[in-house]
This record gives sequence, C-alpha cells and structure tokens, in this order.
Amino acid sequence: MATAKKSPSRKSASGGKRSGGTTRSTAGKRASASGATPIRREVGALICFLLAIFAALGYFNVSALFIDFFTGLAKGLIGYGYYFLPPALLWASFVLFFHRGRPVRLRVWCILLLPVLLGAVLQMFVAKGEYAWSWSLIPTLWREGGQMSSGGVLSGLLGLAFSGLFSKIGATIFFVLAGALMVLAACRLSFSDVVDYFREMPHPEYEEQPLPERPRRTQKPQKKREVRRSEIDIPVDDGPEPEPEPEPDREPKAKGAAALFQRKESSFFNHEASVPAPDALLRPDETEEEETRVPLTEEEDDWDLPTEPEPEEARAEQAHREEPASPARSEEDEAPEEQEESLPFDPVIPPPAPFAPTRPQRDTLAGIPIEREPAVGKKEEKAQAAQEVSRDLSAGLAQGGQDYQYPPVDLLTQSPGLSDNDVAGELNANQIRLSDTIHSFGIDATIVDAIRGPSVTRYELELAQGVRMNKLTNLTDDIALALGATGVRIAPIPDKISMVGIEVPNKLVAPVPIRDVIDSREFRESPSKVSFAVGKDISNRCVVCNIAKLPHLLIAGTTGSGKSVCTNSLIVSLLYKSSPEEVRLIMVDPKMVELGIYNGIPHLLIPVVTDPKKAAGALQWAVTEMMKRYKRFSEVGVRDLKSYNALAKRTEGMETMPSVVVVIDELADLMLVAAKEVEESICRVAQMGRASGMHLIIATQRPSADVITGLMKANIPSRIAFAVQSSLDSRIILDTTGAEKLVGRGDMLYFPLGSGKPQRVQGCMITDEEVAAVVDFVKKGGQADYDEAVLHEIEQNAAAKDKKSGAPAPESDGQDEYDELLPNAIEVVVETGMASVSMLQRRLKLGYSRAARLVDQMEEKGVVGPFEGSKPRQVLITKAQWQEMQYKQHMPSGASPMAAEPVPEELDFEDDAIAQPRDLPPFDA
Ligand SMILES: Nc1ncnc2c1ncn2[C@@H]1O[C@H](COP(=O)(O)OP(=O)(O)OP(=O)(O)O)[C@@H](O)[C@H]1O
Repeated sequence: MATAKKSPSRKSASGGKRSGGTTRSTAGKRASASGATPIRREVGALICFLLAIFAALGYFNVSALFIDFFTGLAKGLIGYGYYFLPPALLWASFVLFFHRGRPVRLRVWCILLLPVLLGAVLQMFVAKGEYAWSWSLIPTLWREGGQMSSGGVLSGLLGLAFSGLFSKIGATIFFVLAGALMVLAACRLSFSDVVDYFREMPHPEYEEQPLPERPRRTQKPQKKREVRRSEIDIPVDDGPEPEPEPEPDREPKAKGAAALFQRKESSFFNHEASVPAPDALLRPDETEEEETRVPLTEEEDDWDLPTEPEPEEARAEQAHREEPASPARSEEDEAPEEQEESLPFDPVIPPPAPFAPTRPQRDTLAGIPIEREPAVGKKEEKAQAAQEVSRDLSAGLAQGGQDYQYPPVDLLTQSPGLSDNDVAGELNANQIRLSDTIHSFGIDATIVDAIRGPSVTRYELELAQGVRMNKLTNLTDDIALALGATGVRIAPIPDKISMVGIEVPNKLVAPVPIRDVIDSREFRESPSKVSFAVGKDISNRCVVCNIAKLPHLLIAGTTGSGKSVCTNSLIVSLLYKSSPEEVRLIMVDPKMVELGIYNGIPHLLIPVVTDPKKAAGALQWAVTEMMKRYKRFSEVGVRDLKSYNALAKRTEGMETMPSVVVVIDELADLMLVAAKEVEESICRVAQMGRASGMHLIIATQRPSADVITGLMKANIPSRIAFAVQSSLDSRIILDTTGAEKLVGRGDMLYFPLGSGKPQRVQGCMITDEEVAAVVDFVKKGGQADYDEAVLHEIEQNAAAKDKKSGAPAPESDGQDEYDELLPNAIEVVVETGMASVSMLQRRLKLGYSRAARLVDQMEEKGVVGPFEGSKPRQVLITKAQWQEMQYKQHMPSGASPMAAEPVPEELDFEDDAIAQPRDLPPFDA
C-alpha cells in the first residue's frame, strides 16, 4: 500500500533550509530520532501499556497514590478526553512494540493527540459552564476537568479557542478532519489508500456465483463417472480476477486499521477460497469468450433458485473453517500451529469444491489432499438442450483433476525469517548515514520511508522544491561509499510525487522460500492454470506470473546465479496449480542432472529428454502438435485454446486440450548439436504457440549472441535475467543493462511481456529436498502415462536426422544459407563498432543488396541489433566474443570454450541469511 507519511513537522523542519550545516544537524537529529533504538521503543511501549492500565483502573475509581496522581493529571489536562486515553495508550503501545524498524514517532504522537482532540470537541458540545477569557479560566478548566465536566486545560482551551475563532461548526469540521488525518497517519495510510481499498472491494456479483454449482453436485448422481472418466478436463481456467492485496510486509503500518482490514480481507478471502461457482470456474478471462457462456448463464438462472440456502450454509461453514489461515499468514510472529490449519493447499481446492462441498473441506482440515469425486450423470433424454449443456459442463469440470492429488503446501519448508533487531539495526544505521550524506552535499531532502525487500532496501526520499533529481543521481557513488554498499540504484518512485527511491543492497539477504509465494493470496487466487511463483519484489510483494500471458520465457544468467532453482520453482508451481489434464510438460535436460527428478510425474508427456538430438525431435513434435491444434481450431471455428476448451466443455464428444509447457534447461547444449533445427522449431513454436497453448521456457547460462540468436530473441518476449558478467550479456538478454549489477543467488531482473522495464525480484528458493517431496507426492497420486505417439514421433525424428546427416558436423546444415562474406562483415562491424549497409558497401566493396543481406544475417545471428530508423544499428557482441564464436565453431561439439564464470562463493548463506559480497564492482548510475 502506498504510504503518505509526509510529516508536516518534518517538512517544515527541512523546508527551506539550504545551508548545509543547519540542514545537516536537523537531519541528523531527525534521523536519529526516527532511528530510536528498538530497546527505547520497547520501554516506551511498556510505559504506554502500564499507563493505559492505570488510566483504565481510574474508570472504576480504583484509588492508589500513583493512579490518583496520574488520572488527576490526565483529567485536569484533557477532561472528557480522559475517556479515550486508555485505548489511545494501548494503541501507542502496540505501535511501539511492533514497529519493525520503521519510524514511529509521528504515529505515536498522532495517536496520543486523539484524546486531546476528542476532549476539545466534547468541550464545545457537552460542557455547560460559562467561560470568559481571563487568567482564572485555566484553574476553572483544571478543576472542572478533574470533575469530568469540561475538556480540562488543554482540550478545553483548544475547544474554546477554535469555537471562538471559527464557530462551533467550523471548529468541529476542523477537529474531525484533523482527527481523521491523525488516524490515517497512525495507521500509515493515506486517503488514496482508503479510496483504493474500497474501489477494489470484491464485486458483489461474485457472491452470487457459487450458488448454481451446488445443485449439480447434489442433483447429479454418479452415473456419468464411467462414461467420462477418461476424458480430459480443463476445469478451472479462470476465476474472478484476483484482488490486489494490502502488502503483507506493510501490515504493521496499518495496525490500527488492521482489525477492519483483516476482517474484510478474510471474509473476502474466505469467500474466494470457498466453493467457486461453476460459471466462475468456467469463465474464460478474456472477453472474447463471453459469448460462449451466454446460453449457460441463462440456464443457470433457473438452477439458482432452489439451491440458494445450501451454498450459503456451506460457505459460512467453510469461511469458519478457513478463518485461522488468514491471521496465521498476516502475523508473521504467530505460532506455527495456527498456520498448520491452512496448510493443505487451498488454492487448488476450488475446482472440486463445487461438486463435493462437504467432504473435500473435511479432508482439507485433516490435512489430507482432496480427492475429487467425479460428478457424472449419463446424458439421457433431457428435454432442455441448455440443461444438457449445463450438465456436461458440470461433468467435465468435476472430472478435471479428479485423479490428481494436489500436493499440500506443508511439503515445502517455512521461512525462518530474519530477526527484527538485525533488520532494524541495519535500517536505522543506513537511514542516519544516508541522511547525513545527502545533507552534507547540500541536498534538501527528507527520508520519509524505508521499505525492506528480501535483497534490497528502498529508502524513499522526498525532495524539497527546486532540488533537481540529477543532483542526487550524481551522488550514486558517494552514497554507496557512505553506506559501504557495493552500489546503489537511484530512481524516481512511480506513482509518488517528488519521491525518489534509493535502493541499497541488504547486508543480510533473506531468501524467499517458495512456500511464502505458493501459500500467498496472489498465487492462490491466480486464475491461470499455468501460474508461476516468481519471487518477491523490492517491497516484499509476491510476484506471480501467468505463463499464458508471457507466453514464452527466456531465463539466462551465469552459472550459479539461480536458473535451475528458478526452473524448479516454475515446474513445482505448475504441479501445485494444475492437474495433468490441464497442463502437460515436456522437459529437455541436456545436462542430464537437473530435471531427471521429475521423471514419472503424471504431467510429463514423455520422459525427460536428455539426448539433444531427441530434444530437437521433441521441439519438432511441439511444432506438429501446434499445427494440428490450429487445424482443429479452424475446423470448429475457434481462435485459441481457451475458446476451444470452452466449446469442448459444452459439446458432447469433444475433448478439451491441455496447455503444453516445454522446459529446456540448457539451450546452449542443444544449439551445439542442432542449432538450425532447434532455432527453427523454437521460433515456430514461439511465433504461434500462444493461441494453441504451447509455451516455451528456455534457460541458458550462455547468454551469447550465438546461443540466443536475434531471431529467438524477437520471438521470446519475456525474459528473466540473473546475474551476468557484463552489461553486454545483460543487453543480449534484456536489451538493456542492469543484470550485471545483480548479486546472484536468485536476484533477478524480471521482464515479462508488456512491462515497461525490468523489475527487480528475489526469486523463490526451493531446495532439492522440497522438489523431491513434491514429486514423490505427485507420483504417489498418479503415475506418468507417457504418450506413445509423441515418443514414437520423436524417435523417428531423431533417426531421420541421423540418417540425413550421416554424422556430419552438427551445425553444418545451418551455415550454408549464410553469405560466405558474413564472417568478414562481422569482423568489420565488430572492429568499427558500427553496423550500416553503406559502411559494409564501402569496406567490402559490395553492392547494396548484398550488403543489406549481410546486415540482415548479422541481425539474425544476434550480432547487431534491429533497425532503429535514422540511428545506426547497435553492435551486440565484442571482439572477444566474436573470436570466441569463431573458436567454438572449430571445436568438437559439446565443448564449451567459454563457460560463464560462476557467481562468487562469498554469497554463501549464513544460516538464514546470505552475506552480501562486498567486493563486486560498483553499479553504474
Ligand atoms: N532464489 C534463491 N534464493 C537463494 N539462493 C539461491 C536462489 N537461487 C539459487 N540460489 C543459490 O544458488 C545456488 C546455485 O543455483 P542454481 O543451481 O539454480 O544456479 P544455476 O544458475 O542453475 O547454475 P548452473 O547453470 O551451473 O546450473 C543454489 O544452490 C542456491 O544455493
């Protein structure tokens, strides 16, 4: 949640002070104030708590020396406001206890001033006395305050002064607004947050949706089970769009409002997690499929009426059962038992739930994964055609994943987390140093917030008017030096006016266990069956992506940077989210050690492919399958897989098709063996795969231009870059620099299709043991049923390739098509650092068309960038890389002359944290 904590006091303190010295001392004081040591805050919290109790005892006229003194003082000062003092003190104590390293001074003041304001308001409306402005007013107010018949000295004077100045109405409006502002500040909220929250409240229509599902379940006996058992089902493709959730890490900010928010959240959450409606399950998330649902919706209206009471009960029951899950997640410090109740993985429950409302829920609680009962019912002679459609849909849905047991989330380990004290210490120290450094350079700016992400902390600065942004960015190195960091990144914060973020790498990096993301609301409520738990962003928000929207992904980074962990996270996410009927996998692992563990899971179409030649065959199968799907689509008159599946569900005898995700663990190894076929197949699938539900996930540790060719890059729009050696590598992966600044071990730049710029994310961590546990579980639930046809086709392709080539140099076929002058042209381009047709014409004495063809071929090979209008094309490789490419072409296949260097070993974890390397090269601005 965005915060608007622009303390007026802070602003005025800094505002306008240009002299370095003055500003510095102010800032220093401010920084140290906000950076009060945790122990001071805890003592403050304790004092507030005790005073709250004493003040509350005063309600009951408990008499004791200190209590009398304290209540007398409070009553004398704030009179009626005394009634509100104990809750305010309790709240302040709570804020101080759970500060989590964030500034609390302003919040505590706001809370403590609330009783004063309320006292003032009551003084205006309740106090009966006659008050004249003279010195005797003070003792009068004090006395009456003590008797609780006025607002006391403070509130009373305030109330009298404001009503005198602005009239009672004006003063009341002022006090109410001031009180509201204070409450918001105390909760670390802004007006826009509140407005946003209410705007994003769930649409009431969702509440109606679960209703129709029940009758189908109850009215339908098990008749259809045998008939439909073997059919593929893709039930829960889309649900309602997930609601953005208040950031989990920012919860402490809104502690004051937490009760309200959590109640709302949990009721909405429960509602969502509870049995979804059939039309919610079936609803495609793209509007183009709306029309396919129209007849169904009409029918469902009829079904709704008799069934209303039952779902309501069931929902209430489920909401009750799920209640422990929300608090367990929201309170990081909660006892683990509470979480255990939420462990059996709920997100996957929605599909079966509509059909078996009671039993699956009980299973969930018992920690037993849900077994879906097939909802069946033989289609006899139903009078209403629409009813038939409706029943078929139910049957299809119930079938989806009926045999598949979704792994429970407790197979994954929980995050140990970093201790608040460590974090607060680092935050405070950095905040003070940062503030001092900025002011010592004469920049008028105030640190208003610090957001700690898993690997980077962002300090948010509010620049005074007239301070130029580049004044700050010029200080990048000095700030890094002052903080002892390897480098910092300074950039404006989107959506926040005049706010600049300074991102500083954390000394203690908290790994992000995959469980945190898989068990998050974002993942649970992601409607896509091909959702992937990516990690957590800089503000600790879970990043979940929908592979269908990527629709193909390139994962690149140097060795040891976290690619395999990321690939494993992706596969495990799919296992948690989808049944084999919904998603099938093809895995290619030329390294033979990374993906072999998945052999035998029911999602696999064929065993993990380790032979690069067969890998090329597998890709060719994907192309053939894709073409078949397109043909089928055109026959039935649909445009993509979603529409097809929607139609299949409504049509008797038509089977749904699963999405196919092809995971390639090391592209470089494939390119060495069959560059041309692999590139061709990848490009074909990449160009047309989206609509047919075929997705490519390609990982490589060699982000060089010969592996990730220009053609491939053009067709794989989404990228994840892990740490790389040079900015050139970063450019090859992302078309922009930045990945060379990453610190490894899961630190990534995530650049999905459609996002303007790469987003820094700490990737999910999943250990081999966790993968093994999930795979074992999935295998126990159902063994792989490999598709013989696919296997056969791949074998044939590989054999045909062998026959055709007769064992020639693997890459020879691909080379013939290129101009023989291509190496010379590359040489020239690399030497001169520019690529233009006219320059090649001059240097190689060529005609225009041949020179232009050469430039096109260089682009295809990834040597030069795309055409950029009047600007010359970019040269994407260095001379050294060109030499490497040439050298490699003369090496026997399989050799890897320039394996990327590993990420430095200093990045090893220390218990629950990773120490950051301190000797990496500094970042660029
Ligand atoms: N998200 C992460 N969080 C914490 N640590 C991670 C993360 N990802 C990877 N690591 C650490 O980095 C190590 C190497 O990761 P991984 O094996 O995924 O690298 P890689 O890029 O696949 O290397 P290679 O290309 O050599 O296979 C892991 O053993 C783990 O300790």
